[in-house]
Amino acid sequence: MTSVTVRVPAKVNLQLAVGPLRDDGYHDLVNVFHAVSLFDEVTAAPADALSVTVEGGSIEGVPVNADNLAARAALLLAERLGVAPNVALTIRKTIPVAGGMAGGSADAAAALVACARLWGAGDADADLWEPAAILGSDVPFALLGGTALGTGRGEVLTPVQTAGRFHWVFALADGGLSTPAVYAECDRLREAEGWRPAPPQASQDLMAALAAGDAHALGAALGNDLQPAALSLRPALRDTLAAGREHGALGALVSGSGPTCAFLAESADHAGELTAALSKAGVARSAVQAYGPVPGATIV
Ligand SMILES: C[C@](O)(CO)[C@H](O)COP(=O)(O)OP(=O)(O)OC[C@H]1O[C@@H](n2ccc(N)nc2=O)[C@H](O)[C@@H]1O
Ligand SMILES: Nc1ncnc2c1ncn2[C@@H]1O[C@H](COP(=O)(O)OP(=O)(O)OP(=O)(O)O)[C@@H](O)[C@H]1O
Repeated sequence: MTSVTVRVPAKVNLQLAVGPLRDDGYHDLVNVFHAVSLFDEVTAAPADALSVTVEGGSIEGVPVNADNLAARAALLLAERLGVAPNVALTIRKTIPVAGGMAGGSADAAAALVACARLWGAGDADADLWEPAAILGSDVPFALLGGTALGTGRGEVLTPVQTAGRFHWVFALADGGLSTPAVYAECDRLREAEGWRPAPPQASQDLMAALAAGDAHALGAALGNDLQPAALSLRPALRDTLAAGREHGALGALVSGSGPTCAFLAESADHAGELTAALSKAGVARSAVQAYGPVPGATIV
């Protein structure tokens, strides 16, 4: 068997409604995932032992041992298939690291798909959902792609119908934010205000905007309950969000746990202008243009 390469997208959360802290340390969510055209690639090649190589521009902090989520995915799948985890994984990263765009989760999903093919698990797609959810709350969505409603801790997925293509700009920050730290800050802020969240509900305005392909309505309906926590931990992101709004973004929000900020544009041309304006404003490490929805982890 020769090597297998899988392309996998980043996500932005169009709605992230966070319920109370559960006894198991997770939060019940209403999490509307949207896959966008920033991709990592994972290649799985036959080898004598497990190895991980990471390539790309900003890969600081990405482990090159068994702690890498792609390696954990390979180890888990090998155990379930009863094969030796002998695979050389090469990860080409474009998705920002610790950026709130589920880069590590994407690599885990890609490694599951690549290793399943490499190890001759056949059309084992259905069997990948369970290991995906074990690896992380965002991993099943990286397999699925498109736009989907996530409930539970985000791992129970229902595809969402959308029309057309939405144009995005992402402002990448220097340094990442830890997802558990952002959830903990969210709980702390709520407790300080004496606020107990109700069970989260999907926004009907958001669903209608997606079904109609209406970017203006979508911009108005975007929401992220983790945003106050991300802004509390990284106050400079307020300036980033304000700069996007000043340049006509239809919606501006922190992506997931941050610190990447996401801006919805009217068109591809508008996204290009917004990318240039944000780069010039000096409110981000860099700004990149993308569109969504795009498919989940796919063999190339
Ligand atoms: C912020 C999001 O990216 C939005 O899609 C996800 O909720 C995070 O998903 P993830 O990175 O795959 O998270 P996991 O690896 O499952 O969990 C990491 C940590 O995040 C917190 N966590 C995660 C998901 C969830 N529904 N509630 C949580 O409180 C917990 O502290 C958990 O220990
Ligand atoms: N393949 C991987 N790519 C990136 N980070 C990884 C990977 N494997 C493990 N990690 C570790 O996970 C941490 C979080 O990385 P990741 O890029 O997935 O964050 P994130 O995009 O904010 O996650 P999410 O949006 O799912 O909460 C990194 O700082 C790194 O230590």
